[in-house]
Amino acid sequence: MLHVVDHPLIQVELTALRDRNCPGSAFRQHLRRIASLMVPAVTADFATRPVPCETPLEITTGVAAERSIVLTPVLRAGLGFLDGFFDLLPQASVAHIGLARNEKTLLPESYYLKVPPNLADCEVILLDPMLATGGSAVEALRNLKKAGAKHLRFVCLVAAPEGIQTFQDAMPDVPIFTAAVDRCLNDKGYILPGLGDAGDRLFGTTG
Ligand SMILES: O=P(O)(O)OC[C@H]1O[C@H](OP(=O)(O)OP(=O)(O)O)[C@H](O)[C@@H]1O
Ligand SMILES: O=c1cc[nH]c(=O)[nH]1
Ligand SMILES: [Mg+2]
Repeated sequence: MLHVVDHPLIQVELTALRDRNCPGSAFRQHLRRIASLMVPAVTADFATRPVPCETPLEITTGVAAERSIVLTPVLRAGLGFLDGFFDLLPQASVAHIGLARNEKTLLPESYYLKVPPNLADCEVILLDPMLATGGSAVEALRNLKKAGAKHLRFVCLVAAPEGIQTFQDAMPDVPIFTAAVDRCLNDKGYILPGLGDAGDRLFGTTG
């Protein structure tokens, strides 16, 4: 249930984005392109159903997506993935989940949740570039399941082994798609080598 999406185009963009000198404008562009490049792998097993299709010459059979898609960014850093997913999935709806990690306890604190109706019938794609301790992703998935979601998957950019373990222990039914598995966490819960604080780099809030 762990898919490492390591296409060379993604790895080149990721290298540029990790660079401490990458400015916010370029960081956002790299993240958006990586998100788009991940979409085919993330959606490869989505169910389709046959539908009739009339070409200018005859009637044939095409396919339609079986379920609607709900993109679910975890605020704030998940927003950096949203436009890249929208570029290829323009018909998707969006759920928002507000979570911030308490810097002392490293536990996620929930501050917002807004989901579309009929979540149970949708493919719900949780988006957050960083899987560090795993606390935020697990909390987000708990909230989505409470709201009725049944078909879930999680997409991140960089995952720490510690976070993958915690995630898989708590949510064995939810597949993870990541562009990289990094080495470990430091004593402040940051991913090494990582890319620093994704939300701060995206939105220019570094102190
Ligand atoms: O796996 P975890 O240890 O829970 O850490 C990962 C979380 O930390 C970051 O968010 P942060 O709390 O910094 O909020 P922000 O995006 O608003 O900066 C990141 O975007 C994840 O949501
Ligand atoms: O390395 C990390 C860990 C958590 N959140 C981030 O943005 N970066
Ligand atoms: Mg942050």
